[in-house]
Amino acid sequence: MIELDNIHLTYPGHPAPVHALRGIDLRVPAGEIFGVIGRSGAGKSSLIRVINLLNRPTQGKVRVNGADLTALSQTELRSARHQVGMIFQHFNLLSSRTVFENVALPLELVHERPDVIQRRVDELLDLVGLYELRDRYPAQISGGQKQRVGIARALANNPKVLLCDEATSALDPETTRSILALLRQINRDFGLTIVLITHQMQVIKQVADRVAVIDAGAIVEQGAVMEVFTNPQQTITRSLIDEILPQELPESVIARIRQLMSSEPSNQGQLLRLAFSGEDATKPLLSDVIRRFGLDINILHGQVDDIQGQLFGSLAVHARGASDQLNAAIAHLREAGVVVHNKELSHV
Ligand SMILES: Nc1ncnc2c1ncn2[C@@H]1O[C@H](COP(=O)(O)OP(=O)(O)OP(=O)(O)O)[C@@H](O)[C@H]1O
Repeated sequence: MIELDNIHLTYPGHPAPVHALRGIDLRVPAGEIFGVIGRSGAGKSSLIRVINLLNRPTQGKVRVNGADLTALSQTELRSARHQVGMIFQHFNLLSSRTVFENVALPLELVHERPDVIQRRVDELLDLVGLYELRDRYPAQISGGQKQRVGIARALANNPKVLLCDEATSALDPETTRSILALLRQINRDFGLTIVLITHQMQVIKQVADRVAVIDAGAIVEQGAVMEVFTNPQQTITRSLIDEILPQELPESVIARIRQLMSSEPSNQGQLLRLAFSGEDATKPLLSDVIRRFGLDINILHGQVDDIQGQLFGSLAVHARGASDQLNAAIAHLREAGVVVHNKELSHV
């Protein structure tokens, strides 16, 4: 559905040009919710605006639904853009127009008949739960309601793709949840492909099917959300996940490990960090390895969370036993789909 090939984007700037995107390759299949996450200045906004050519890349190709947008004339591009709706962090509503008139605007711009506009806007306002507020002005509604107007307006021309530029960053957590639930509903009901950019892992965790991590203008890691959460490869990804699911051991646990080391220096064993997902999170894997491999396992720290209805858990355990048995247990856990990172206790 969306294909970006070797996208580079350079802004003219003083004293030097800014190379904001550096060779981005992305594939977003139809019907997917694809999240791009990164820190401030990483290039997220630059990237999302390339997808509808609000930013024209300095180099590279942008294909949406098979059409190479970079090769279209201005008129062709205007019509291709109807397939791509967009919502914004600060909603971008016209303050002098009512809720109804804001949603009607894209239909007026393509000269739809007034009766068609009336019907379509009523339908959209119903979809986003704002029918009752159709005569209010933006100043008379809440942030979450404004974003609902933004969503209705973005859907007016029946796009195939919806781009969300930090769409929930100005909203509180509760309102964020309800907007993300609405996006998920639209994605399911209409098969709409959604690309969203965010700096919050919470948003990715709640709604995205797949995620790409952008850092200094390049995609450094991507994959299914559960896969990236259970086995992040890059430091930046770990630190972003850490904000909602701490990956670092708390100080109290490290103190406990030091205490174990000083009390039993001869049999230190290993510190195992285990990440489970889906069904694995509920299987009695630990009691199984204790039995099979005769290990002594002491749980130091753990947490279980939910990623879009799938369980996700992480555990830090202190494992002691014969070293061949310990290695066999680690291999067994890995075979069962658990991501295992192990360290000698003395190296913690
Ligand atoms: N119009 C512009 N002219 C010059 N430089 C720009 C322009 N827009 C963005 N940049 C620079 O490009 C880089 C990427 O910016 P971009 O806004 O895409 O990042 P971002 O990840 O969306 O950041 P944020 O989360 O803070 O909005 C930054 O170094 C930024 O300063």
